[in-house]
Amino acid sequence: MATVRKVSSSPASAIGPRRFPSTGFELIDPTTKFEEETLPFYRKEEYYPMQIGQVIHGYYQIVSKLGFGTTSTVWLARDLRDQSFWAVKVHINTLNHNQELEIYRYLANTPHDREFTKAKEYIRRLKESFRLKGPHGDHDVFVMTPLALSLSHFLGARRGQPFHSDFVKRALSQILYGLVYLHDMNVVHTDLHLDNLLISIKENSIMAGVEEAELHRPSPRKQSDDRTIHTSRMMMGGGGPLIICDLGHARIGEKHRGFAMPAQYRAPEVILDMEWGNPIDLWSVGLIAWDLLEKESLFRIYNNESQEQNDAHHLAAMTALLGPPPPEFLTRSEKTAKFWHEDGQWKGPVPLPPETSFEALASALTGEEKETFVSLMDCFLYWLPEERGDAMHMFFHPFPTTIHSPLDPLAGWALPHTPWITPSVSLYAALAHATFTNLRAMTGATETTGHETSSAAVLPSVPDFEMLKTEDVDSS
Ligand SMILES: Nc1ncnc2c1ncn2[C@@H]1O[C@H](COP(=O)(O)OP(=O)(O)OP(=O)(O)O)[C@@H](O)[C@H]1O
Repeated sequence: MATVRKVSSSPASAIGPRRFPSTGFELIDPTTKFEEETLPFYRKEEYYPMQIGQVIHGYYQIVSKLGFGTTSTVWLARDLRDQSFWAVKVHINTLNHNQELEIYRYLANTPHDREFTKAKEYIRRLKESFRLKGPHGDHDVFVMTPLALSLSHFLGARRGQPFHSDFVKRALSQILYGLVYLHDMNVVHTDLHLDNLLISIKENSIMAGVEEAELHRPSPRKQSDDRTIHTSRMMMGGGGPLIICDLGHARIGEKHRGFAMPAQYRAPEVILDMEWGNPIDLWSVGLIAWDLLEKESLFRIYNNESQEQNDAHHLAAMTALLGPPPPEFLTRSEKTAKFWHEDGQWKGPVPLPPETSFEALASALTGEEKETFVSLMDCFLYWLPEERGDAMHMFFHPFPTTIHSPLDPLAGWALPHTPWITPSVSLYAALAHATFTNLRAMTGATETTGHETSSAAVLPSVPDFEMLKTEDVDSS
């Protein structure tokens, strides 16, 4: 059940729809492309012509705009029945099949033997959904918990200045924790990137503040005969945990084929048309961790005229960084013959960049912390998908576990073996955070380290974004 957000100062039944100003806002030049209009495939008849102040579904009054995407606009709404605030995602009217709704229904209706109460909190929740009649067709509407800015906006507000490693470790823990749930439920997200990772809001007053701002300082908008395009307002402050959003491209099942993933974070098995599964999400998470910590991305978006040239540059950059793919990988798709000889040597069609390594490229950290980060990247970015660390393994990797205790919040889950003990991961770094009893339950190990009780007692139990409050955010 999603949290109900109340405005504490208002008697629950006393507030009807509020009257929002019809003047006093800046009017955007009607010839300028604005908000969703700037999207490459924008067709205005597909988007619902929402107005701030409008009441939909009988009780959700729209109080501000929060964002837009290729399939929706997202609004802050007040539930007039109990004065709680919700994010309302209004989809375009041409979605023949709403994949995100299918995933939510699947997650809600699929019984599972593990208790995921805590892990579910790291996935954007759906409170209810309904259809909204528009002038050009019906729109699916989702009612969801309102969230603050995305990691991409946060990074932008910092003018691209990367985050402190503690922040990255927390982010990583939270993303991986959410993925443990999705992957255990057999759902591959496929679209993990900084725009789809939103920071949750801990203080309800922020939403009331956004509504007040819209009442007293209405946001700029563009008006035409049949619609108003409103400006999105970002909700900032009171940062809670990170939430994985947008299940619109998620897939159910273990094995899939076909094109998927955002270009920059695309895994090699997808580029090469191989069968793929949930390890593609781990590839993306590795690159996300890198992008949060380092100034220069490992792979860029290659904007050549042909997709084949883009793929060639992308695969060449991977080869220069990871070394040649193993023979087993090369046999999985006929496409590999375009890029590598049978022994894994690069053959084109673009030149191979100079050989490099995570060690050489990672510049944000030093000493042991850098070594652990490099080992983390080694586990995430591996040619063979089945040899990449899975979400659970990576949650227990020593890089994020210097921030959270590996046994909390996953405490009580018996691991079948000791997956986090790989050649690149120090056994003692992992053992140092475990209580002996839980360690034995998890791994069957009987070795003691001497660190057990003290480390378990001092480590923070729930990783969160408390530190956001003290980060130097410049939104100007
Ligand atoms: N729960 C929420 N609270 C606050 N803002 C939100 C919320 N959900 C989405 N947004 C904002 O709306 C934007 C669009 O949301 P979302 O990514 O779900 O839409 P979409 O149409 O599926 O996007 P795309 O398909 O282009 O990735 C987000 O980038 C974010 O800025």
